[in-house]
Amino acid sequence: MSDVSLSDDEDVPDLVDGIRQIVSCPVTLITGHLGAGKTTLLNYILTEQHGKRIAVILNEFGEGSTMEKSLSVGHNGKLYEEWLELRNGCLCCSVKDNGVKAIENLMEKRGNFDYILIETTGLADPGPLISMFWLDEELCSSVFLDGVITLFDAKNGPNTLKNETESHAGLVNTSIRQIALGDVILLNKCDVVTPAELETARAVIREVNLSAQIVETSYSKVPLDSILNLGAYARVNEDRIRRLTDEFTTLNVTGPHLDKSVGTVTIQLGLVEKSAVEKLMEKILWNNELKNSNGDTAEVFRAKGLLKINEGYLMLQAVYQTFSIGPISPEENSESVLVFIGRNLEKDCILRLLAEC
Ligand SMILES: Nc1nc2c(ncn2[C@@H]2O[C@H](COP(=O)(O)OP(=O)(O)OP(=O)(O)O)[C@@H](O)[C@H]2O)c(=O)[nH]1
Repeated sequence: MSDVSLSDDEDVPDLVDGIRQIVSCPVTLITGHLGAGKTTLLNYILTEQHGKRIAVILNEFGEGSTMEKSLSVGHNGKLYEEWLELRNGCLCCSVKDNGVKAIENLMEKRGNFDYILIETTGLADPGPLISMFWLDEELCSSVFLDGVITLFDAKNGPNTLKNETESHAGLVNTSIRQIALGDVILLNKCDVVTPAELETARAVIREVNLSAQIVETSYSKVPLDSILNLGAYARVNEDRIRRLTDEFTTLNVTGPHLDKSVGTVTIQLGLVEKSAVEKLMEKILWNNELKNSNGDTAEVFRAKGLLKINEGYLMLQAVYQTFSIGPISPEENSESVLVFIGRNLEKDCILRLLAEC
């Protein structure tokens, strides 16, 4: 079931000459394992962003009716109800276009939102929802994916991950995917951990994802500008590019190695050819041609990169099987950087495959 709450109930706030003006609205996905603090974060954002129009969608698994009833929190003590029309069960199981369309319909009816926050269940892989909201800019949708925030409980997270890893031997568990796909990871419940526990939790995250920003929080209290308006999937984002090129300094992290097969590989290159990187991504994402030195097939959950080409710069973004390479114009004179997060990844094997392309 997908619940939608609206944080405000103004009537037709954006009618101009009787025509609803739809402005593209950022979608933030909030994910993380059970009990990590996702709902606490939602409530915190609603309180802090008093006066903004925020749609909150709780994406829970469930047998589908054709129309999903919504209800719940709102703020200022008011309760708002809305309907999100989906053709089947829950948002992440809808066909891509239906899920986005349902939200666009809601905006047509209720006006624009400042933010749309989607909380996934602790048991969900956020991948399908990312694919749903990461749309071609050319489609001119009224929503766009702004970023993925992953909550991780500093106290219980490492054990949750360990138990999941042991009980899903051979499979990459959901908690690891949630960490891998996070643009910002809130290391939450810092109020109840020792410095050693905090260090362990940090290392567990870094084992999987070297590229996300980690913010330590208690009761999910975080400066909102570090989680909203991230532009993590935007083509032009100087801050992201700078962070990508800074990532080399954080390499060689050692930690408890819960799942040795999952990790981040960062590659720095000089000039590259767009067609070669395109071919590389097709071989990796679509044809399963990337293997590690044992011959095991690699799986990329997330990739990003800055590509220096003769004519300027391009940005690479990928989530599971979808990737895009589009032009950008960084201020600085950077080299090419590629970051891959996934399973069975080895730098030399990626470089060899790239050379073939
Ligand atoms: N001590 C402490 N407790 C916290 C913190 N953040 C959240 N909690 C508590 O942890 C419990 C779970 O928090 P929720 O926000 O419901 O977690 P969730 O991720 O939404 O949980 P699920 O919906 O079950 O996946 C609640 O009792 C919160 O009050 C924190 O930073 N410190």
